[in-house]
Amino acid sequence: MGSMIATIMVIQTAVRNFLPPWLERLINDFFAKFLTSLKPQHAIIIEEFDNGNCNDLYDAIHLYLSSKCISSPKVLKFFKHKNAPNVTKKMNSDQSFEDTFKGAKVEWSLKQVTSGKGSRGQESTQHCFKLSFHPSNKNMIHDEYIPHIMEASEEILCKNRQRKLYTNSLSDHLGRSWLPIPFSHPSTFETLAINPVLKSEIQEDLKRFMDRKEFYNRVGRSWKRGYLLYGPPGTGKTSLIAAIANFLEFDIYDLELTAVHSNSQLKNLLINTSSKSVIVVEDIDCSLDLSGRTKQVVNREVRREGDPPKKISLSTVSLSGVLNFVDGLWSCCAGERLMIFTTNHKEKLDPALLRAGRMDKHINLSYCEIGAFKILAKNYLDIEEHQMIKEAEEVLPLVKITPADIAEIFLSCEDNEEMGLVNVVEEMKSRLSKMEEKEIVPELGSPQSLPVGDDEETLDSDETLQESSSCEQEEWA
Ligand SMILES: Nc1ncnc2c1ncn2[C@@H]1O[C@H](COP(=O)(O)OP(=O)(O)OP(=O)(O)O)[C@@H](O)[C@H]1O
Repeated sequence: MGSMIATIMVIQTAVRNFLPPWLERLINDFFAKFLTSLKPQHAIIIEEFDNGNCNDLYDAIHLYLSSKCISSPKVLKFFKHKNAPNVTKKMNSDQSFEDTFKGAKVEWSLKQVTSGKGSRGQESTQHCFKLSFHPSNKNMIHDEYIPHIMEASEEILCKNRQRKLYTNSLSDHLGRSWLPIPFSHPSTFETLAINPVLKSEIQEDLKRFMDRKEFYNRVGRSWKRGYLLYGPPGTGKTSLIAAIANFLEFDIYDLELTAVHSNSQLKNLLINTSSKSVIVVEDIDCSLDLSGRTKQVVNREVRREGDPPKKISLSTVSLSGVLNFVDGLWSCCAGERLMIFTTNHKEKLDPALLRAGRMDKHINLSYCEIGAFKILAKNYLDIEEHQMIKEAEEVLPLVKITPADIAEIFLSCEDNEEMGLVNVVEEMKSRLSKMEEKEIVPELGSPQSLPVGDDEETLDSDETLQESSSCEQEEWA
């Protein structure tokens, strides 16, 4: 026995010292294969492509193993896609990795295989995973382990996902329906200066929407929700959209209706959106003439407040096309989706577009009131209590000033916070005295009541909330 062990050790040392590493690996592989051939094993092969089509399961396994096998194989591949947040790590070919699932041991190996000749006669190669396991675990592997890998890979994808903003206005030249751009807008519900009651109502509504997949199925509705954001320019409609997308961690599809040529192109765009997305149509009243269901629009001149007029392109998109886009049969072709339309003039929109089921929630973003003012002062100046805030509280209900106007003044006084407050109050007082000169003084005491005479909405925040909830009742009725 002693001499046998001594001989083995001498041979082992000789092998280590004199054999080149590649020959040593070959011998090790041979013995490993010999030993595995003694064990009864079942195997599943997962190829990278099937008839030229990508295999989703192969990609899922790649992701799953990347997250697990980092410490095991000797050689790993590292790479980073353009704009991807993290480095991706992958197993190199001709290596194996052991995993354990519910007490059962399985072995994964990655191989490169030749899969026949390509169209030009050259040999095409592809990778494949081989999963080996004991025959007694066959059912568990098929019914539980593989679904477990799919689920785990989806979770990893969600974690590593770089959210995207898709636009259709630049995509035409590239022959694609949507052009994706990495999306990272800093607006959140914390930075958003709107009435705090309205803010938490919107957050609650979004949470409820996300949690109600079963409910939507049960009542036979597609899992989507429509918001109409309306109010004067600079009151935070775009900021709210970004905050919602950040809150839900959804992608945004920014639909430029003037770049859509026909109802069928509109349908095509809708089909090419994915689930977990917010579809946005900004300034819907400026995009198209939506006054008649089948009316088509040809080279209409459009003008948005503050912007120079622009000619829109030849388009045959009609109101009925847009209505179908919002809640036609095609609108339920993907999972959860939020559609948000914005306008400065709600009264110009066709009632058909506004009804519950299409625009489930109407959100009025009006001029700045004290709750929103305090949020701006806190965010921009880091001031929560100040005599000037009390003064602002008195003047605010009497003037029309947008959060954008206030933010701009605060921004210009970055180094002198108090000066920011003083300047804003001065600006408000000067607006007030101009209004008094014109003898247009609104009623005192109502925080968001506005001077009469303009065609803007005069809903105060309570009315906004009431309106939202009556919309809800209509919806559930
Ligand atoms: N409610 C708000 N809270 C925080 N910031 C705001 C708010 N409203 C406006 N702002 C600031 O003003 C700028 C313009 O706001 P935003 O684009 O969201 O307004 P809007 O209502 O969408 O305007 P428009 O109708 O002209 O598109 C933003 O960059 C943001 O910094």
